[in-house]
Amino acid sequence: LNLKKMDPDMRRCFEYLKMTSRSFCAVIMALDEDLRYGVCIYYLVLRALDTVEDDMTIALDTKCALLETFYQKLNVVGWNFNNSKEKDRMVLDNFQIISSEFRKLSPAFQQIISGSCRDMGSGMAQFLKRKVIDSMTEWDEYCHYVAGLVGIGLSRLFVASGLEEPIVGSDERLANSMGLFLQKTNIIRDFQEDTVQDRLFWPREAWIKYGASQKSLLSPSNMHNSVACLNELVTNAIQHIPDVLTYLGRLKNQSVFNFCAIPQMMAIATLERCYNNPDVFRMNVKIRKGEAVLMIGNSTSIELVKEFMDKYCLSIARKVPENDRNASATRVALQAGLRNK
Ligand SMILES: CC(C)(C)CN1C(=O)[C@@H](CC(=O)N[C@@H](CC(=O)O)C(=O)O)O[C@H](c2cccc3ccccc23)c2cc(Cl)ccc21
Repeated sequence: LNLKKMDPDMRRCFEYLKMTSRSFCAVIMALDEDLRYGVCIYYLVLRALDTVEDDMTIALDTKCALLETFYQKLNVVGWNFNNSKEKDRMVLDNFQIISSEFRKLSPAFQQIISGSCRDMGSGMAQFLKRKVIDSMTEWDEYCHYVAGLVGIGLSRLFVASGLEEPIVGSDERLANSMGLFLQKTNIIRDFQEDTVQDRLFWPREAWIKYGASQKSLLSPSNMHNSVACLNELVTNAIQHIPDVLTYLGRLKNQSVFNFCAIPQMMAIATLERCYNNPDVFRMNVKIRKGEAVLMIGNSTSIELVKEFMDKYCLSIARKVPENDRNASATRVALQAGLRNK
């Protein structure tokens, strides 16, 4: 891809992409022509929305209003948001560059991206007012807003670009599962850093069986219960694996397949590291860069992806403690992931 040919504002958008997510930028740059620009802008717009949601220095009512109307800013020439303190604030400081490139996309792409932001912004505002995530159903609902909708939006972009068949965009349950698998993995992995910042993303219906509060899961004296709660949430997340494999199996375009498969591979490798691992309550459990590079190279076909999925599911199965109250549910969920050959 030569950045030379690109107009200066689009080139700046790829610079922002590189700054916000180095490794993933390369995967987006590898997408076929039209999709590359559409996904780059979509990613940056979502990063801007996420940066607003994460910014604890913005007053609640201001933040909710901004989230609910954010999609309209895509059509406000010159609009920026300079009050962010977040690390990714550059996408908000320079939002007018991103929105000017957004307005050059095809009407179909604009409609998909704008509609996705509208639904996501209102869902985020809804959950900001609720403060905690109560039931497992609410956990699915929250993850639908912040990640499931991304799967649905991306699937529509893949179809609108002509690179994937209509079923990829119409089967919203599978597209949603792609997002839920990634987001549930992030929430499980980020427990320690979120909890110390008073961000409560673990569903109350889960931790209430193992402790008085989400924070109480951090105490070393409660570690056996905390790990049991962790195992329960990992068991919940791996139930999305059959849908993920079905979705990936439908993709025809190689660049789209790689773009979709790589984050899913990172997620199953992360879940495998997190399962039954007390370190989740002490630090952010990251997969080793070497392992990630190996996976990126091997996420190019559904056969290879299934082999990787099987390897990680078997590794989790070997770690299931006999006395874990969810042991049988975990084994059943892993079997479903394996049987999807
Ligand atoms: C919350 C999230 C999972 C949706 C974030 N999300 C992803 O995690 C990125 C990966 C990413 O950003 N990796 C970063 C990790 C990080 O920054 O922590 C990296 O540096 O490797 O992938 C997803 C993503 C890619 C491909 C298909 C998807 C289907 C459904 C939902 C999301 C899908 C993503 C695609 C778009 Cl367009 C926008 C955001 C995302």
